[in-house]
Amino acid sequence: MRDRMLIVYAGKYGCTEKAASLLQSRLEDTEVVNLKVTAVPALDDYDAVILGSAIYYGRIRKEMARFIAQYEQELLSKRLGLFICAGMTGERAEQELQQAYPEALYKNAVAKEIMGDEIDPDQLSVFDKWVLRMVKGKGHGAGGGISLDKLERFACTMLAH
Ligand SMILES: Cc1cc2nc3c(=O)[nH]c(=O)nc-3n(C[C@H](O)[C@H](O)[C@H](O)COP(=O)(O)O)c2cc1C
Repeated sequence: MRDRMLIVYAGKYGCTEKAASLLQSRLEDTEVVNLKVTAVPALDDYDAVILGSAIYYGRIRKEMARFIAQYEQELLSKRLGLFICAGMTGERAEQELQQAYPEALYKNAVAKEIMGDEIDPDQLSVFDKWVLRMVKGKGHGAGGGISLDKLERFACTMLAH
């Protein structure tokens, strides 16, 4: 029997939600939980857990930070995948990924990925639009999109371990 997986995510404008749902479609028997709206089911029921968060001001969302603070020990006993959705790319994004989650979880994770970013500028508050422009530079408001290659690789790694 295939392992049961849980994807737990936290985002603000929909990119992380989309990445979580695309991942779910590539993994069998996988549930998805949005930390903003749903209570987390008992982790005992899952063999593998994937954590995904958007990065704002260099950090994961506070709902994710709270979740991790509560369940870090349990998470260490799972097959773990970590991803972020972030406007940064290259080395800066790698650094963000490394610093996003506690070191013990990062070291324990079998799959780690920066999935990219995708945001509808029309949805953003004036302030968030301004900050995003600082983060990404003018003209990159909508983001480069979720990388399906990275997403597929992440899903394969989760299934292979
Ligand atoms: C106000 C604001 C702050 C952001 N700060 C960062 C940041 O510090 N680093 C980064 O890589 N991306 C940053 N981003 C980009 C988001 O991480 C990216 O757009 C992501 O896809 C948003 O995911 P969500 O739609 O799930 O909220 C920021 C975006 C906004 C709107």
